[in-house]
Amino acid sequence: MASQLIREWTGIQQFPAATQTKLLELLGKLKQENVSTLTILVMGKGGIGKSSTVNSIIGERAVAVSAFQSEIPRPVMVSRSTAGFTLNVIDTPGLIEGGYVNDQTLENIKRFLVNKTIDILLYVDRLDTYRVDNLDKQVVKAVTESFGKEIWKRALVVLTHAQLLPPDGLEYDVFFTGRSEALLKVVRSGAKIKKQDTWGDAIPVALVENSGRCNKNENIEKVLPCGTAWIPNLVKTITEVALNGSKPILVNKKLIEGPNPDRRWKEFIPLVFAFQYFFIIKPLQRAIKNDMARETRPAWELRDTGLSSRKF
Ligand SMILES: Nc1nc2c(ncn2[C@@H]2O[C@H](COP(=O)(O)OP(=O)(O)OP(=O)(O)O)[C@@H](O)[C@H]2O)c(=O)[nH]1
Repeated sequence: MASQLIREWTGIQQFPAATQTKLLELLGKLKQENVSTLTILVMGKGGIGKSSTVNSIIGERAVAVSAFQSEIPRPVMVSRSTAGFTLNVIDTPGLIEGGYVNDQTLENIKRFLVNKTIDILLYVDRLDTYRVDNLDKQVVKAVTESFGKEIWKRALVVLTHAQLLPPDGLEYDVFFTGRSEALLKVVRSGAKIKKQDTWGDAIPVALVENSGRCNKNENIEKVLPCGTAWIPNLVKTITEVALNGSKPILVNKKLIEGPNPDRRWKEFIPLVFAFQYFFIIKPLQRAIKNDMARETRPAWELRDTGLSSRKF
């Protein structure tokens, strides 16, 4: 991380005064708890607003945003520093290509993260999508297999395009609850979070509206349809996750390479042989022997061996 260029976080001054005050308060809270660096990993499918969210958090156009799939499938880290606090945000390319998780993209992300510590995972999707499907599960599985189930203790689900009019006259809150519950269910099942892992029920969901047409309040802060200023709210949720007592994820070679597939199950080979010998070969030999002992031999065989008492 030392090799990364850490620039002064000037973008923070672009926020309305009310937002700046809240953000500096939250950063102060983190510093009070001895957290002076936060590394946020942003992941999800393609074209759902990951890069736009990175730019919204930083307060400047730090990474390229495109309506089309980004052409260079490589992660980018943006580092900004203010008042003794460093924020690193890692934007990653969309994981899905042609209906599948792109293994090469995932590999690039993993390599990029070696020796870095992930404090927060922003798992991004859109609010204005009405279904979850197998692809969502595949993405969650890929993230889990790469960084371990524990990463979800440091995660929040971020839903972009939050300034929507729900379909079928549904109330906003009802729609939001339905969409987040559906996604969280996929996260819990894709990450194999068990029912008894109660932390799985506490993964927070934060709403984001990156569009320039986002409504504003009297303090010129961008607000959600419910009136909440979403940038301070997102950073507040990030702060809560950062301070929830779980461990940040250190990405080392062992974590991303996992157990060597060539060595997997090798220690069980002698056991398999022993099992075969004692429970298959031995009983078979015994059965054959018994069978031979019980066999009534034909008369000609007894005659040839001279065992017959019959006279011909
Ligand atoms: N209305 C609206 N548009 C958004 C929002 N977030 C992103 N967009 C638009 O969605 C498109 C894709 O946004 P990106 O931020 O590039 O999405 P991405 O997930 O980083 O895309 P990839 O890099 O291809 O994976 C762009 O045209 C953005 O302007 C949002 O919250 N609301």
